[in-house]
Amino acid sequence: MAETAHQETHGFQTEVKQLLQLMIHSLYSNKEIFLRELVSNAADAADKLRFKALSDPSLFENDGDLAVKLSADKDAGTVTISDNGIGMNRNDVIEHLGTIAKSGTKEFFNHLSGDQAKDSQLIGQFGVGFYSAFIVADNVIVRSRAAGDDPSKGVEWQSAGEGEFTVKDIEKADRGTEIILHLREDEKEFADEWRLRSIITKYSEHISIPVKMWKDEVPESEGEDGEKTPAIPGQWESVNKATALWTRDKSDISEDEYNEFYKHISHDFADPLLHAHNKVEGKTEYTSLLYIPSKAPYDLWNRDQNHGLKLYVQRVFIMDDAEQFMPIYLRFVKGLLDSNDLPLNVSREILQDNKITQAIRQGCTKRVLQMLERLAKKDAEKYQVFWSEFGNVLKEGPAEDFANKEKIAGLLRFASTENDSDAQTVSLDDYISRMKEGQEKIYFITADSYTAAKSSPHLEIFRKKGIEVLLMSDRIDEWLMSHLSEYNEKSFQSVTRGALDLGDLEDEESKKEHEKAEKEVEGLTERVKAALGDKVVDVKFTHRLTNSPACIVTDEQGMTTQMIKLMQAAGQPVPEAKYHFEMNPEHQLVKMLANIQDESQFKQWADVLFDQAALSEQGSLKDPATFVQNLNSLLMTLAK
Ligand SMILES: Nc1ncnc2c1ncn2[C@@H]1O[C@H](COP(=O)(O)OP(=O)(O)OP(=O)(O)O)[C@@H](O)[C@H]1O
Repeated sequence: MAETAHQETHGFQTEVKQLLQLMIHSLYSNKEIFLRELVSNAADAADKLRFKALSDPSLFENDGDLAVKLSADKDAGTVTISDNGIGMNRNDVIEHLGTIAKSGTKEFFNHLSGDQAKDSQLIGQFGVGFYSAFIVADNVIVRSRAAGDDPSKGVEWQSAGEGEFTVKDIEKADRGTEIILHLREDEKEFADEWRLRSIITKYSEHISIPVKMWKDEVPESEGEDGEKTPAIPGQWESVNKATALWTRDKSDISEDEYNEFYKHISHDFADPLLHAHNKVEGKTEYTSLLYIPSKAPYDLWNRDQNHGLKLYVQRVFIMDDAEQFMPIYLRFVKGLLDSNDLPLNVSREILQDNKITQAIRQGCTKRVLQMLERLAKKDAEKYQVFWSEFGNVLKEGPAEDFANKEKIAGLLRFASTENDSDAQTVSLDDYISRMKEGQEKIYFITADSYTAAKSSPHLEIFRKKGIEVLLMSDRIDEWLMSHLSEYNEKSFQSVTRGALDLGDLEDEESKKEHEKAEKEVEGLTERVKAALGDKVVDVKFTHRLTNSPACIVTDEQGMTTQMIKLMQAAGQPVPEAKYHFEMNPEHQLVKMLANIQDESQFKQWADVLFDQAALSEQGSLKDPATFVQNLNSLLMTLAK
């Protein structure tokens, strides 16, 4: 019999099994989302059919009225969702409903903590899609037939969600997919028409095809005056407006609708942080609806992850993840684009180097930066939420997007010596507004950690003079600062690099004091240079220190210590760093050093001071044993 032909049992991919387990246990407070996910898939299937039918209209099989139908059978305890979209053949079903196609799935599961509350948050960002059916059902049957296939090529997929599924060939007259959920004993409430209607209204308002529910016949009735109202036959009735949300007027769209639409396209469970909906007219005409999520996805760090906008051309869905419309540093932006100018048969290759693409990309990039600028001005607290989730990605911007460098720089936030906290809250505008009279540069330091940055000896003179320094300790910061040379006509200056030139901030009186201190230990720099030999490029006095005896500084043109460390960690060849050794002539240890006559002891002291300075700059030493030996030997001499 054709009905049962070719039945096979397959195992779920390991990750699907994990997902099912986790989902059933962690989404109990959010069960109704299964409807959103299944209706969302049905709407996508309609979009895909429309797109394919552009080149082959026969796929409509004389039925171009695309819709989703929803029904329930209380007695049987079932809910059925059916669509007349693109449908699936046997191979599609095995491939799509037994595996998870997302990249990074394995890593995602490795990251789960086992703490259900936390994991359910994560799963929200991951998206559960079709598998959410098992939140409420203990038996799911999918009957599908691909558009354009013969009715005998139908397929039935069935699973109890416990590790395996079966597929068999069936006869299916109508194109599309029908999903029958056999509800779990304690989830039978969903088989109630009214319950379903109230949920589906919430989840389908933004869906661009009709979502229909069956309305029973209204029998003929007779008014008091004996006038008869004819019976209204039972019919499928649409529960949503079924117009593409982005084509509607902004003022007609509620916040809830925008949020639901976001969940539909992003598969995120949480509301977005903000959105911007714009119709652009003029040379290039398009509508964009852009969202910034409230949480970073689990794979944000992967620069190759799928990202980009959903692309529509004249309201026809063309493709997901059209990455050409968003720069990589804005890969967290979700949304869609509906162009009037691109051809319907546009492909990724055509998009690649296309003038219209470039114009839209520029427009969308500007829009996102503007959205963030406004948020930062209007709601600093909410902006901080954005910054802590996506700030490090935005920091890739200045290197990638030269034209918008200044705008992006204005959106950056840093920790600073102004606050006693590692929170990145200080903008460059804040910094500039606090600059001292005569201060020309924006000073910053990069280090391994906030604590290392904060306690660096290089900051001593800045603290003394009350000059603010930005404290940077994210891995990306070094990269960022190598692409950012100025902001608002003020240049950036690393406090660990090159000669310290405080310009007009240096006053006459302290200059005189410095000269006096240097005179007292005259000749010391030459002696130390002779003792340290090749270890240093040169030795000089500095007044950037107050509490420390000495520090090491890289060349103005050379790499910073932090950059050298990053390159070494990445396994890249790095030329040996050459340091300038700078001593504080006002420090007791330096004064003492100048008085040591014994040359071998002098060398030991010089080595210890140099190694100490290298230690606080680099966090480790090439030859720690010699340092410890030298130090102990000096301590013993002092103890005698
Ligand atoms: N109603 C449907 N009609 C046709 N194909 C479907 C239908 N539902 C699911 N599919 C197919 O199954 C695949 C897997 O669906 P699922 O909802 O699990 O993931 P997804 O939609 O690809 O991902 P996500 O839900 O995270 O976007 C879909 O990509 C689609 O190819």
